[in-house]
Amino acid sequence: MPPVKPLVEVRNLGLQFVKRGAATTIFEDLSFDIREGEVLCMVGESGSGKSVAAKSIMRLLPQPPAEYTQGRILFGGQDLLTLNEKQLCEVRGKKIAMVFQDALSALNPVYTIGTQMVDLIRLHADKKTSRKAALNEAKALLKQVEIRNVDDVVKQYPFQLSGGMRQRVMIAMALSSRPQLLLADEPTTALDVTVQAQILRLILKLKRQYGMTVLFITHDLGVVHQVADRVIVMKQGVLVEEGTKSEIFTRPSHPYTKQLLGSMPRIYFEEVNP
Ligand SMILES: Nc1ncnc2c1ncn2[C@@H]1O[C@H](COP(=O)(O)OP(=O)(O)OP(=O)(O)O)[C@@H](O)[C@H]1O
Repeated sequence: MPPVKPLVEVRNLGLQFVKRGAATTIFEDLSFDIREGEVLCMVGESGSGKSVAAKSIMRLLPQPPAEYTQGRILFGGQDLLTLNEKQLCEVRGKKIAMVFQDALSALNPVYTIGTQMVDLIRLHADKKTSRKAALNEAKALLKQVEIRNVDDVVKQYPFQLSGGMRQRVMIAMALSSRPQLLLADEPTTALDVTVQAQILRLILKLKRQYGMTVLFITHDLGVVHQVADRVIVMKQGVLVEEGTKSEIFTRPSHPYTKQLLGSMPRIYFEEVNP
């Protein structure tokens, strides 16, 4: 097989947060690739820097307090760290989209789902789409994320929807720009197990349909097992191990990865290594 091209190359990234003159280092020298078409899972304990890594790719961290001390984040060969706000607007939310754990706070509470989606779709189209056409597109996107009663949902406010439905809406909104890269930061953590499984299946289906690349952040190795092609393991801002899913699950080399795997139910090992 020919080598797969990286879509994102994080190279020697250094990041600190500076508050009242005191600097806290998050990454000293972080490097990893996200290869085109893969689901890369980033795992690690709370505070290991997973969300901050994704937000760096999306350039969502306000500077200050965030300060990049070294390195590059190449996306399709372009260094995201050097882009100005106008250039970033062409990438953020368009070529790269993100879904978060907490869909309720990501959605605007005072507008209906339909209004929010129409505004977003028109924004992507530089207002060249009419509201009516955008509403039709919103409904089509909601159907893509397997919402059945789309005519009702577009009239509802975020608080009227279940957690799983809100997450589907957020995924639909993320898809509205046909992104090349989806950053999914613990998107199923707040959901119960059945809904979690449905959302994971949905993300994998959409990834195939849209030909997307996915960075999937989770602390749950059960989720990794279900979605990952490759895995990177983070500990205190350091990438301690990376490999294919089967390498990580069957031949972990770092003690921290072994410790994470040790806390998992046996069923996953038996499935990978019957
Ligand atoms: N805006 C910020 N200002 C200062 N420190 C921050 C900021 N955002 C994150 N941090 C710090 O960066 C470190 C990494 O946080 P991050 O949210 O990336 O961890 P995580 O691995 O995603 O954990 P979790 O699973 O709990 O979300 C933490 O020590 C956190 O306190």
